[in-house]
Amino acid sequence: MQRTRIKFCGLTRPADIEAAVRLGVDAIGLVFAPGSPRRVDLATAAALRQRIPGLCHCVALVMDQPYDTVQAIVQTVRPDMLQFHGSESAADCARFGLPYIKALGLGGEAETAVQAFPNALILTDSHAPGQAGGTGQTFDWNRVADWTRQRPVMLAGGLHADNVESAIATARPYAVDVSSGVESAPGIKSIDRMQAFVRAVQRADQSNH
Ligand SMILES: O=C(O)c1ccccc1NCC(=O)[C@H](O)[C@H](O)COP(=O)(O)O
Repeated sequence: MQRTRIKFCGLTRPADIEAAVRLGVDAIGLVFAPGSPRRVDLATAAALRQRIPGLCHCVALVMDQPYDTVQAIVQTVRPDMLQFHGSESAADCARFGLPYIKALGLGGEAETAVQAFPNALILTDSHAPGQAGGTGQTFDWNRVADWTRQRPVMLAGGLHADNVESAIATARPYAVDVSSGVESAPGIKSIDRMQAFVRAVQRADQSNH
């Protein structure tokens, strides 16, 4: 049975990471984007990273940040992969020598932009003018169903326990990513919501495959 991978993004507390790991998620995202309520500093991130065991990927999320800033994150935190959430080019993303996720907001140009990142795991997110990510807004999942037939895609944007089964049934993504949908407040994950989300994904996998 094909299993939909799960990434939880924007964790800021050791207890939330331990709960996510116990739930068996595949990846945990630490946010370094300026202005995010989920942003962690380098020292905090390095400590959080220690709580993520080897078979769960640690993802460092950055957004249009200078090379030296990202390099410092790579050197200090040692993430398994990077997630680029801004207007970075494929060359910008590739120069750290790590696997990477490229977020594309489902605005007007996403369909052409996806071709520019042949080596990325594409994350499809909502396009909310003036907001970068973690917005809790959904988009029409039918728009990415073609992409998911052609390459692995991580579906994100406004997912939560009550809509992720429908999202998986519609788009058949390789993975799903959630931040605000498993929170009680920005940056504060809810163990109950994380658990409900994982169970909903498991239900979707059982009924779709
Ligand atoms: O989480 C943030 O605050 C954030 C800030 C700037 C860029 C990206 C950010 N988050 C990205 C994500 O958490 C997810 O990849 C994605 O946007 C889904 O978020 P949500 O709709 O809250 O589930």
